[in-house]
Amino acid sequence: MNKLIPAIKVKNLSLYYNTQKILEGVSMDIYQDKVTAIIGPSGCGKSTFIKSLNRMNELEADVQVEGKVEFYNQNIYERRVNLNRLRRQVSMVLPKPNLFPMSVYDNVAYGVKILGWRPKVELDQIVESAIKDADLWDEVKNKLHKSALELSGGQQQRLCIARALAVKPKIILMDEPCFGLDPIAATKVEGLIQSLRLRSELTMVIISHNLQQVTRISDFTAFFSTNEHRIGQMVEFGLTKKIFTNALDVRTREYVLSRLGSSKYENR
Ligand SMILES: Nc1ncnc2c1ncn2[C@@H]1O[C@H](COP(=O)(O)OP(=O)(O)OP(=O)(O)O)[C@@H](O)[C@H]1O
Repeated sequence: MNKLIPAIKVKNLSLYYNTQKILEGVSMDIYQDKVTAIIGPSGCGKSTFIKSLNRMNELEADVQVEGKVEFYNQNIYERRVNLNRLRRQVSMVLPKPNLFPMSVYDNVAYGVKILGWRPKVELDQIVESAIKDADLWDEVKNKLHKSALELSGGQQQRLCIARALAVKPKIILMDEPCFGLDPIAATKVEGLIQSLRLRSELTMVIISHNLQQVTRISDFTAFFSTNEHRIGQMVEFGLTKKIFTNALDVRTREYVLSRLGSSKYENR
């Protein structure tokens, strides 16, 4: 593997929602141009953690943090941080597609237009290239001016990824991007993540409960769980291959075994 460059360094992060402690003492690096998977049982704080990487959770609740999250060496919790800029550079794709009630084209162009005026030809190019990068062009090229909400669930999810790609983020956070999709649509979303990964130009952090999928699409894996006080912690972080074949912590091994089965574990 080439030299690893941390895009984000999480240092001893603890997070509270309305004074209730949700995460404690999380430290890990998220490497540039790699895919990092976040796995763990329901309620252990995976979504809370990834939302803390672009401060999205502040839109939902009163949040307090201790520790640091450094995005290319800048602590994103410093006062002078421009949150719009941060969320453009570290963008988020949610479990359910959250498209705007507007056309396919306008959904993708929306964030680009906010950044400033561009000639129509240039905007057209950006939109086309983002939709192509999201492996969706052939399916929507004749529907660009129809409502995005008429697309299938899987197409809508890939359009959300196109919309995120259009503003050229450095990192995309994906919270269960295949949630609720039928197997064919889920395979297409997974294929898209895989093709973005192979181009090695984008850092991705992906939450998934599908551990087989995690073994296929991620370079690194972090296993989260709750401690005896029901507070979320990161138990172990490492190369995906290592986490799935030779994890150091018994809790990681038990979780992987329970989700994948022993034969799978031993054969990997
Ligand atoms: N906006 C919020 N306000 C208050 N508490 C919240 C909020 N969002 C989540 N929590 C709490 O934080 C804890 C962690 O939730 P979170 O959604 O991060 O877990 P998760 O590991 O992503 O779960 P799942 O796998 O089920 O999606 C839970 O106890 C949850 O109730």
